[in-house]
Amino acid sequence: MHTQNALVAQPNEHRDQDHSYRLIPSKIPANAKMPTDNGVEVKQSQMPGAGKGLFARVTFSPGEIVASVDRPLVTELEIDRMLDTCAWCCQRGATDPIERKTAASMGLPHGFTEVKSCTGCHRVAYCSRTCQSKAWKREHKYECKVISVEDLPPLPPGVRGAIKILGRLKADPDNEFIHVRKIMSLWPAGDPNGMSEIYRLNKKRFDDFQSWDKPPGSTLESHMPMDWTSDLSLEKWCLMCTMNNAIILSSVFDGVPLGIAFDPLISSANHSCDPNAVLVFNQPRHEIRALRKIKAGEEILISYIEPTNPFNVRQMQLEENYLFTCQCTKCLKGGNLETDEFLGHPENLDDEYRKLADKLIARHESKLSKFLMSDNESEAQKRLAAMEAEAYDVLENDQAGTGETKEAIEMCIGSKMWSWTYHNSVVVLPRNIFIQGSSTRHSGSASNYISRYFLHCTRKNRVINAWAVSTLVNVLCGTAHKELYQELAKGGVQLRVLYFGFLFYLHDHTPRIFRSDSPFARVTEITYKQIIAGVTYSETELKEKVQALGRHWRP
Ligand SMILES: C[S@@+](CC[C@H](N)C(=O)[O-])C[C@H]1O[C@@H](n2cnc3c(N)ncnc32)[C@H](O)[C@@H]1O
Repeated sequence: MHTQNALVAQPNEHRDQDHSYRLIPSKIPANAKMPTDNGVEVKQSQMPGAGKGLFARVTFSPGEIVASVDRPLVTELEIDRMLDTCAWCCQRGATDPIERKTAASMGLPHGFTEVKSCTGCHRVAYCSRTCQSKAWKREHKYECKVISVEDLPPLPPGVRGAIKILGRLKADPDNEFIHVRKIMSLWPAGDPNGMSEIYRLNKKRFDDFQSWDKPPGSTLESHMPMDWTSDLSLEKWCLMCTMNNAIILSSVFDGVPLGIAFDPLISSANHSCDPNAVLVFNQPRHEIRALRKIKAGEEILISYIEPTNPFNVRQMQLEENYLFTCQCTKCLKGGNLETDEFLGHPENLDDEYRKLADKLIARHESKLSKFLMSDNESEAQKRLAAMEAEAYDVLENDQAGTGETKEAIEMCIGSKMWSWTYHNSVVVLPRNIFIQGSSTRHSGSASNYISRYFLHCTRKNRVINAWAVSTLVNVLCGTAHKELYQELAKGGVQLRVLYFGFLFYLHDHTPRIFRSDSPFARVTEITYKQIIAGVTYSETELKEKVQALGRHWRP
């Protein structure tokens, strides 16, 4: 047992110690053999303190596949997803009848998918026999008994991932052991002191680590596929990798968080808030695609988060979810007005919003520092930080009602501190209103929002966002939203034409980012064909209408 405690040091024990521990970055040994793919290699990153990174060995054009894996070393579902999502292909089957019906009416897979739980452990589920059998052969046989133990609470995805890797390595059917050992030299296991750092940055992650360390008498230990004491460093390494280096996965159709993936090659790609590549999740294939031209020798940088969020929100999300302070070129410039285009000048707040902001400073006192660039910010800057804290509070609150959401939008836009064109809180908040049922009071803002969003999507190569908004626009074209539809038409936004704009955009651009046989590309293509077959206008006529609508918005 004592060896386990070395891994899960109590937070207070290390508070005053020097945290020389870095969660990831390490110097690459000169003779190390890197995971390679034809066009990329793993090398030391030029980003300060970022450790190793993925580099192009050849030049890539926009849209080209830079690196891919058919399946990451581990893919693990969130605890909440274990019984409604296939553990192999990660396709969710909606369980809420209304969501199911709506999704089915849009041809989305979560409206049709049925998953059945494994009869051995009843802890994971599959959407088909094919998925189940592939999963069993590759990995589930190593974890089924371990996780089925009665009274054992569901284990966090990182811990389940580590159990699977260890099981596979012990049996080693694919001669993975030597390969993984080599990779291990590149992925430091971390120092136990680092647990206090994890505790500081993400309490939940710390608790998740603890679930590996079951109290004496727990049956978990006896079912572990590998002896704790004989190979502690391997266990530590597996756990650190799956907990701290995994990529967070969410559904491409609706953004629902699904789980995590860890893979030595894909997980070597560092983050940038100004990425040159994107990680595409094609259930379960993972591909890194170039977003712009990448020259041979350039570092391949993907974004782990939404890169158009404001500086401090990006920093906060990266610290909390990925436990590092971003050193990318965009963040190194800081959160000034140039890079945070959506902020107006803090001194220009008018009286009404200054009063409101002063109240919000008191309400968000404990969170304010997260939204400030430094400790000695001016009062004016504090007001903006408080307003930002309020907007993100409403955005992240599942219980927030329409009234609250509208007030937050009014504050953002009315104060002239945010613009409609960025994918930050302001853009997402109105979407929530539409989803909540909508009203016509904000139709002016709504038309502004949808049309600008369309331009934003089409200019910024945002296929997934375009898909999300197109499904929303489709819903708004239905009879339940007649009033809003008519109101928008008065303001010059014909939603149905706009919907065609999205469809054409998706039809043209999806194959550049997704493989044509991927679930996402299949759904967008089927939707396109069905809709086009059902209209009396020719494609050329429809495209002219879309263009005319577009001309109306252009500045
Ligand atoms: C998925 S791993 C990427 C590979 C990693 N650089 C390594 O050496 O193993 C993510 C980790 O890389 C580092 N990292 C990635 N992007 C970074 C950035 N923009 N700034 C600072 N550190 C970064 C952080 O330590 C982060 O936890």
